[in-house]
Amino acid sequence: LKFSTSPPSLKLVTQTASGEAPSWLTQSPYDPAIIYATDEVPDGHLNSLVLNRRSGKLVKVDSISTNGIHPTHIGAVLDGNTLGVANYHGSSLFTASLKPDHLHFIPPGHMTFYNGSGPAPQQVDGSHPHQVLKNGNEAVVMDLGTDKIWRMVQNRTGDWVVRDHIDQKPGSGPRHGVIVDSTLYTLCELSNNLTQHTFPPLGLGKPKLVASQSIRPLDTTPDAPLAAAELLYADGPSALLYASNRNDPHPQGDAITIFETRPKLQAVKYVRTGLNYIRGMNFVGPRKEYIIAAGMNGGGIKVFQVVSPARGYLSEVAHLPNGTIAQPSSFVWTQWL
Ligand SMILES: O=C1O[C@H](COP(=O)(O)O)[C@@H](O)[C@H](O)[C@H]1O
Repeated sequence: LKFSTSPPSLKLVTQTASGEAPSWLTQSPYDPAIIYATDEVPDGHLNSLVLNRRSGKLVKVDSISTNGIHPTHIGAVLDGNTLGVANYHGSSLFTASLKPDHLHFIPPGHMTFYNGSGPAPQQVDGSHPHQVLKNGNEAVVMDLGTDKIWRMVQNRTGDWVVRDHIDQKPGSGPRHGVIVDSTLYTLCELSNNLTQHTFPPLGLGKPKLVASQSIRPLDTTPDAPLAAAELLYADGPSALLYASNRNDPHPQGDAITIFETRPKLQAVKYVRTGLNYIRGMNFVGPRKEYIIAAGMNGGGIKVFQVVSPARGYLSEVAHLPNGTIAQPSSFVWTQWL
């Protein structure tokens, strides 16, 4: 897609095949034109692609099995040239290092398996890692199935081992998080809560729960089966968190709940998007001036400009109609030359 700012517009440029059912995209920290994609299917794979900035064409380069079922997320860990993949139905973390070109995987990679389960129907069959975050040399894994956040380090033989963990409320389903200095914010899919923990370096004390807030819009029917999805953080004079939701029966579609983080975590706005079943949501622009989000089940793809609280925090500026792209599920942005 090409997003232009003046006047704001969103256009389909080209489509490229990337394995099967690609559901999460991550950019190389070395080169934003290098993109990694999961195949969220029973025979999970991790793919690398490279963007030609002049033509806008994407070319698939390499692929490696994640040895797991339905990989949902990729996080660049360690020096950024190792990728951690959450095998949601494989109860495992898969890690693979890349060759110096950041495009070719070094097979076969490493596996770590998690035990346990949770009380919710989606959790009783076991661990469901959903996201892998980098925290220095540590990999932080959100496990929606066991209600745990695993803190992992690599040992001398290259295997990833659990050093510590955080317990979330049983049945809450921690899904995605962001780490800001020594604070961890976690979005729990099943309870629709956003939690805040202190997050000291490993070995320097246990994380402590500071706050837990619902992201559920006040005008959503109380029994609606909402499922929290994505969490974004933008620093600035008022540091904000954007938490997206899915399955909202409200006539104006799913909402993005906006939180101020200072002086304390507090929901300040529910922005109705007109999108149905938001999974993918990300910042656009070098200073996070825009947010792109899509409804997998309707509403198309929209770009919202970040505006002042007085103007409602987010203002829709561009729209790609529903059906232009089938089931849009993840976004990354890079500058067009
Ligand atoms: O079956 C399920 O899978 C998803 C993972 O789906 P995704 O949209 O995040 O790719 C999970 O989050 C959901 O709770 C579960 O029922």
